[in-house]
Parts: sequence; C-alpha cells; structure tokens
Amino acid sequence: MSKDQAVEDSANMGKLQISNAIFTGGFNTVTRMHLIKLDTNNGGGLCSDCEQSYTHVSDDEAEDQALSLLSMADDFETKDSNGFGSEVKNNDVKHQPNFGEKTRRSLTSKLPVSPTILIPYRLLTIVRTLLLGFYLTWIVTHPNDESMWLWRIFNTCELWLALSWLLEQLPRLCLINRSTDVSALKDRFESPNLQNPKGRSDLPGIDVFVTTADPEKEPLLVTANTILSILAVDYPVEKLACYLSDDAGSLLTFEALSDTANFARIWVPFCRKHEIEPRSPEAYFKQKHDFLKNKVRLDFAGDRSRVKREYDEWKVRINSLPETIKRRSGAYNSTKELQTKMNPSEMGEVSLNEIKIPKATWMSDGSYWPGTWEDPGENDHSRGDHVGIIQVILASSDAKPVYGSNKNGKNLIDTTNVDIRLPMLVYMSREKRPGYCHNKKAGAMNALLRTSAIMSNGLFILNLDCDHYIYNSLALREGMCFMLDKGGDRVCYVQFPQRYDGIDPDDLYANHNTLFLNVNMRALDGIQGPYYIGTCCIFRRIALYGFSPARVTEHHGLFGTKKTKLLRRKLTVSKKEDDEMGTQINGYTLDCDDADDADTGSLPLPKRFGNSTSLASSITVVEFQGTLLQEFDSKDNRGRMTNSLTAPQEQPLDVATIAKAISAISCVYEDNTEWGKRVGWIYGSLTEDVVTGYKMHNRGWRSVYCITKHDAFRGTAPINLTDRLHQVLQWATGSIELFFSRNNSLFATRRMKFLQKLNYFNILLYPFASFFILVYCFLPAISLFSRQFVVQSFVTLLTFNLVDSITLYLLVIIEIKWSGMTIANWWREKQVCVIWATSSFPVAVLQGLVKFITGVDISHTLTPKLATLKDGDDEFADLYVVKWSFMMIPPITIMLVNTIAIAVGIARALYSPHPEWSKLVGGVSYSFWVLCHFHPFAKGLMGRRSRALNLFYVWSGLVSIIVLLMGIYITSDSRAQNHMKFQFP
Ligand SMILES: O=c1ccn([C@@H]2O[C@H](COP(=O)(O)OP(=O)(O)O[C@H]3O[C@H](CO)[C@@H](O)[C@H](O)[C@H]3O)[C@@H](O)[C@H]2O)c(=O)[nH]1
Ligand SMILES: [Mn+2]
Repeated sequence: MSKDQAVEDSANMGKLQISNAIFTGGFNTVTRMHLIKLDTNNGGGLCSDCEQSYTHVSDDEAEDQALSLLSMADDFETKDSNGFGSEVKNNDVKHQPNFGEKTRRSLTSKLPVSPTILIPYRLLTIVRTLLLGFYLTWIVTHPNDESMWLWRIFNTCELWLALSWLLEQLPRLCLINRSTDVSALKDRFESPNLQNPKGRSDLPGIDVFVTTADPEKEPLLVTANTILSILAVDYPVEKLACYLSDDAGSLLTFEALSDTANFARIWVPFCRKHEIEPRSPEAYFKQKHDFLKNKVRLDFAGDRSRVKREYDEWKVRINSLPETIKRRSGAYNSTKELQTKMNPSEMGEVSLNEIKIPKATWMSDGSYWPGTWEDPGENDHSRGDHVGIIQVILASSDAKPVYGSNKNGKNLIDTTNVDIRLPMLVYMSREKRPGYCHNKKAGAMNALLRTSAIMSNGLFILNLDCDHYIYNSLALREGMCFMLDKGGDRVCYVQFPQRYDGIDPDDLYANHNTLFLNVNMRALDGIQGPYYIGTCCIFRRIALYGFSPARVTEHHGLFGTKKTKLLRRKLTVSKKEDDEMGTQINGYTLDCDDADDADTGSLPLPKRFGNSTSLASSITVVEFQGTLLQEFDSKDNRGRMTNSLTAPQEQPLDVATIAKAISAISCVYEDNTEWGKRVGWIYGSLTEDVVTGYKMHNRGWRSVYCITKHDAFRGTAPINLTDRLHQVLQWATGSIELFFSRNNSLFATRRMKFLQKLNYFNILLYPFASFFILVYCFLPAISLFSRQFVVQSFVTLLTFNLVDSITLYLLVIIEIKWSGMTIANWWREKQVCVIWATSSFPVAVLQGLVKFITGVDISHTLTPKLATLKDGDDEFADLYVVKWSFMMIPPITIMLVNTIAIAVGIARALYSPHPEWSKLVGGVSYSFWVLCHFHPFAKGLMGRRSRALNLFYVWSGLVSIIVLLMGIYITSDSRAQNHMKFQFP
C-alpha cells in the first residue's frame, strides 16, 4: 500500500474507526495499524464466531490492512489548536474571572482539631516523654551488676523503643481535619454564567491509570470491575480517560477489556439513572442491605434485575475467555498447519515433517495477536519480548451529552434523559525486549504517563492498582476540590486511604492498617502531607514531570504593579536563554529554578518527531476560572521535543497521534533516554511509591490526605498469613534497598520540612531498627533461664510500667476519638508490629544486604488477589491456608522459647529452697507479655493443621535450643561461668 493511500485512508478515518484499530510498534520497530473486522455482538470472541470464520484466515500479515505509519508520523505537525488554552491566552482581558457569590465559596476547609482533644493530647505526650526520660536515666545510671550483658541489651532496646515512639508521636501534635465541598465545586465549574452560558463543565481532565501484570494472578473479573467503576464515575465524560496497562501483553486482558466496554454500555447508564453506589457491579450486587431503599424511580427493581441478568451472563463470558481463546487458537493453528502442508511449494525442499508451525494465539477476527502467545517459545511473542500495543477501545466524546431512548428491542433499560456517553478507554501494553529492564510497576506507570501525555494529556492523573475500584463515585470530585482550591497549585498529589473489602472480622493480620492510615498519615497531613502509597492517589501531572510547585504571585490589575513587571521580564529572559525556565501568564508564574527541574521539564520523545527550529524550553501554565490549562511547547537544544498540547477535549485523537504515542511506550526507549532518572515514577526500588512521593516533597510540593466518610476506593488484601508476610517483606525490602542505593536522594533534602524529613527517616529506617524488637522478645526467656534480672529493681520496673501504661492508654483513647480507630484495631497493630519485626523485617534486611554486596536483584512477586468473595461459610477459608516460609522460623522460636522458659522458671521456683519470687514474676510476666503479641501469628498457624506445621516445629525446636544455650552462655556473668552447672530442677 502506498504512502499516499495510507494518508488518505487515515484522513477519512473517524473516531469510530480509530477504536477498531490495533496499533503496534516500539522504539525501533515499525509502527503498524491493524483494522479489526469487528463484530460488535461478538466482541468477546464467542466460539461460534471463530468456528465460522477460521477458514478465511489470511496467509500473512501482508493481507492485513497494516499501514506503515512511520513516514506519516514524520509529516505530522502539531497544529495550533484553537482550543481553550489559546483562547484564554489571547483574550485574557475579556476573561477576567467574574466569580459570583456562589463561586466564591471555598472548596475545602481546614478545621483545627478541637482544643479539648488537642490540649490534653499534647500534655499527655509531654508527660510520657518526661516519664520515659526519667525511666531511661534511671536504668542507665543503675547498672545491674548481677547481669551486665542483659542490662546493656535491655538498655539499648528501651532507648530505641522510646526514640521510635517519639518520632512517631511528633507529627501527631500538628493534627488537622479537612473537609471538601463538592457542591461548591459544581457551582464554580459547572454552573452557567456569562462566559459559559450553557454551564459546560470547566473541570480539568483526569487520566486514570490502571496496571495489571498477570491475568491469572490478578483475575480478569477483578480488573474488569475496576474498569467499570471508573467508566461509571461521576465526572464529566469528555474530561475522563481510562488507560489499562497490561504487562502480560495478554490477549485475555485485551478481550476482557473490550467485552467490559460492551457491558459498560448497559452498566454505566444504569448507574447514572438510579445513582447506584458503589459502581463496581460485583460489589454492588453483593451488597446485603435492602437495595430498594432510597430509590425513587418506579422502574428501578425491573431495571436492576435486567442488568443483573446481563451482568451474570457477562461474568460467564469473562470467566470462559481462557477456554474460548484456547479453542479458537487451536482451530486456527490446525487450519494453518493444514494449509502449509497442502502448499509444499512455499516451503521449498524442506520435508513436510520438518515444518514447524508456531502455536500462535489468534484474535477473534482471524489474525495473529501481536502480544504474548500461549506457546512461550516464540520470539517476539513472549512476556519479555513483544511489540508495544495500543488500542483505543472507546474513543473520547464531545462535550455535549447524548441521551438514550426508550426501552425497546435494542435497549435493555429506558435511558431517556440519561447521558449514555462513555469516557475514553485505552488498552496499552508496552514494548518489552530481552536485555532491557522493564522496571515493573514504575516502568508501567511511566509508559502510561507518556502515552497519555500524547493522547489525552489530562492535567491530573489517578493511579489505581487493578484490584482497587472506585467505591464512592464522587471521589474524583473530592480530589479536585483540593487541587483547584486556593493554594491548591502547591499540591502535588491527593492520597486517599487504601481500604479493603472482604477482610475477616477479627482482621487477624491488621490488613486495615488503621494506625497507619487513620493516625500516622493524617498526622503527616498537618506537616507537609502523607506518603504516596502506590494506589488510590490523584497526581498533578506537572509534579510528575519533575517541576517545582508554582510560585503564585497575585495579579495586581491588568498592567499592574512592579511585581508583575518583574515577572514579565523574567518571561522575556526565559524565551532567550534556554537554561532558564519560568514563564508567567495571568499573574501566575511557574518557576523552575533549579537545574534539575529544568532538565526534566520536557517530555522527551524520539528524535524523529522533532524539528530543530525552536530553542527555548518553556512551560506555560494558564489559569482560567480556577482551572489550570497547561501547554507544553518548544524544545530544548538537545533535540528532545516537548508536547504541544492543550486541554484534553481539544486533543485530536487520530492515527498520527496514536502513532506518536506508541513509540514512547517501550522499555528500550527508557534505557535510551532521560526517563527513569528524574521524571515520573522512580525506578529501582520495590517501594517506588514512597520514593516518588519523597522526591516531590523534596521539591517543595505538599500533598494532601483525603479521608472521606464513605471510602473513596476499595481493594482486596491478602488475608492469609503467608501472603501477608510476603507483602510486608516486599515493602521492607524496598526501604532497605533505598538506604543502600547509590543514587538515593534521601540525604539531599532541599525544601522538605524538618519534621517531614524526620518522618521519612523513621519509616525507612524501621526495618533496620526492628532488630531491637527481635532481641527484646528473647530477653525475658533468657532472663528466666539464667535466673538473672534485666534491671536492678523489679519494683521500680513494675511501677514505671504501670504509670507508663496509663499515660499510653490515655493517649490512645484520645487518638481513637479523632481517628476513627478502635481499641481492637490499635491492639492488633501493636501485635503485628512485633510479628513483622521478627519475621519479614529481618529477612528484608538480609535480602537488602545480599543485594548490596552481590548486586543480585530481588524479584517483585505479585501480591495474590482473591478472585471473588464466596458466600457463606468458606468466605474466609483462605485465612487459614499456611504455606511454608522461612520467615516464620523466628516468631515460632520466640513463642517456643518463651513458653518453655515460663514452665521451667515456675517449676524451678517451686522446687527451690530459696525461690526468688520477684525475679520469677518479673520474668514470667514479661515473657507472657511477649507471647501475647504473637497470638494472631499462632492462630494463623494453628487454624488448619497441615503437614508443613510439623516441619516448623522440628525447625524451631532446633533453633530454640541453640538460641537458649547461647543466651545462657552470654548472660551468665563471670561468677556463673566459673561453675557452669545449670541444673534443671
Ligand atoms: O511488573 C509489574 C508488577 C506489578 N504491576 C502492578 O502493580 C500493582 C501492585 O502490585 P501488587 O503485587 O498488587 O502489590 P501490592 O503489595 O498489593 O501493592 C502495594 O505495594 C506496592 C509497593 O509499595 C505498591 O506499588 C502498590 O501500589 C501497593 O498497593 C498491580 O496492579 C500490578 O498489576 C505491574 O503493572 N507490573
Ligand atoms: Mn495489590
């Protein structure tokens, strides 16, 4: 096909056709477009469909309508859009904000915590700090001559525990409460006014990123439900784009997604019509309460049951997809084989038996799937080696609502007066090649960042893991309140708490993380903001590009004050000298004052898209009625072009745009450009999330924590012990790696607030410091066996502990008052803190050291996800599944050693003529206290006995004996060592 023809074809192609085309390509790979002969009724690839059509298989890709788009992309020039952004720029005199009474309302409010809570809380903190101070000075100045070793170890542990408590406590003193006003947001951005008579939404564009990595470990149904909840979210349809990144490059995920888009045509209007919550069908239909409550429309019950039936059918289709594809591919492959054997001329001299036909995976229209094939032996079709793939499954829509029609043969439910448009939906699988590190989730996120920059360029980005769905359809609006409010332009991200469905009522392994999510994260909000925890987070795009926050300067009149003039001059300078960035429009300036930022400000694209006329690097931020419209233009002198893009709805989504996008989604591309060093998600750590957030705080941004009455998002969590241990291990290994990594920026803090910095140190240091907890757990047993006491006086220890516990519990009671945590949550967190410290954390430290010394990478394992919750008795059957892990050895050892120590201590005291009761009581109560912390662990192990359990006991038995002997040897002072006779009673 000639180039001219291709261009002509593409010119004729409307949006509809774009969504029927799969684009493939990569860094040095030819860009191709394959038109799918799509039968919408059989979008999911039904069997009947393939059985009818497999005889028409084309011989090779030459017959496909594949176009080489490479040359076209070369010709492609960014047209100056007449969109929103430029309009504002040219006519900014006319568009002076004209906020009425309504629009002046604040979008968020920061409520101080009531003094009746805050004052006693602060006082108690001071009291406990003093108390700990006195106690520590007492134990330090009163050495226990009887057992110097025990005393020293005990001192160190107590010192650390006190310090770590203090570090955790400090941020909690700056508590604040936040709330949002979604109706004020609507008034300001979506109600008719002079400039906007139709009340067209002025809300900014949001791109939603969902990552998947494995259609088997991450069930398709879970991912599909996440997508449905996004498509049905309450946000202007034309401003929303949803991208699914598939790191498996699997046809399963691809077909599941297009089938999801088909079901969305029923589901989304239904949600809008009856204001359904939550908008994930699985979660919605599982709700136990009376679904008719608060529903006013008469046709609700009928609509619900019709949609439910349709959902169940769709579910069956999704669940049978693996089988469908397997059968289809089998049929195609055997036809292909037959054809080859019938035409031996093509094969030359090769004998028939030697011909090897690849076991390809076939799409429903009878062509090869460009991604991963089931037979992993094929080059260019395995997980780590395939082209990049993009398909726009649903094209972006116009700003005008499209209303549905009456119920009829085609329409499942009556949708008159219901907007039936769907947001843009894109399937994406980045190019992967052997020898290039794909950087796991961080790599996927960055590929999404680049793809979306070209295709929709939403000002904001929501990041969701595939198993986290939108639980409250107003969530995006709540996030926008923070971003668009006064001062919001210093906010780099809005983090929402990570909540879960389907956790056992006892929350045995503290999956709810209440202490972290309801107390610590909220406390940080009072300083510079919460951590980014990897999911449920809305970002400001420019913050991800490595810019510093805008320095907002008031606009004083039109041609105004000196201040404005000063900024104007700066603008002129930056246009001339490309090493300085910063420009100013409408009284707002975006200042990128350091070299680091200036370097990363551009979104690099391959050279072939560049043109070498412009020199200055500049970023323009235009403010319009509180909405930021950004425009990236020009390029720097290194030939990397930045995008010239405007607001999402103005972006033409045509063949050339997608062709441009596809070359930037390769892991090869990453290795050859600046990406990964400074822009986007930070690579090279298992906790890329915390580091990514850290970098932003370091540049002076603040983040915001958004806890709402109804959870904004919900996900699934590992509910069995082994999975949970592995998850914690992964998190801890990430922290350790960070400390050892050569180019970590942890020590080069610039604009971060001191308390915030201290806090990052605390959490990242935690796995190391947990060593003290591990030691602490062995102390009482050693003490009991050696008949030595940790401190000089039992009475002082007991007295201190009593007073200390009282202050601690008072503090906790106040915390419970403001955080929504319960006493059970708190106690569970205390317990698992000790369990992690003795299991996952030491292993993480070991792994980190191994990596530091040998350079061997630690593999990221996907956290297992439950397919769907089962009803009835076996809902939590998974809770007691125990898989062996060597992380379990230390906790088991601690439990055994302490149990034996208690028994031996008691027996010995009973038979001894001079029982030292205070030592016994001290040792036993301290031992028992340790044991209490391991209760959830023991329960997790004993719940369902399995053969693996016996193995534990043998192992831990052996280890306990060794630990005991060593402990006794170390702790026995010189007197005891002289006559090493330990007699058991
Ligand atoms: O090569 C990969 C590996 C993972 N993922 C995706 O990353 C997400 C998180 O992975 P998961 O195995 O579910 O990790 P969790 O332990 O559940 O994740 C928590 O901890 C991670 C590390 O701190 C964060 O990145 C996550 O967002 C946070 O939910 C999932 O959507 C995966 O599909 C990819 O896209 N590509
Ligand atoms: Mn997860």
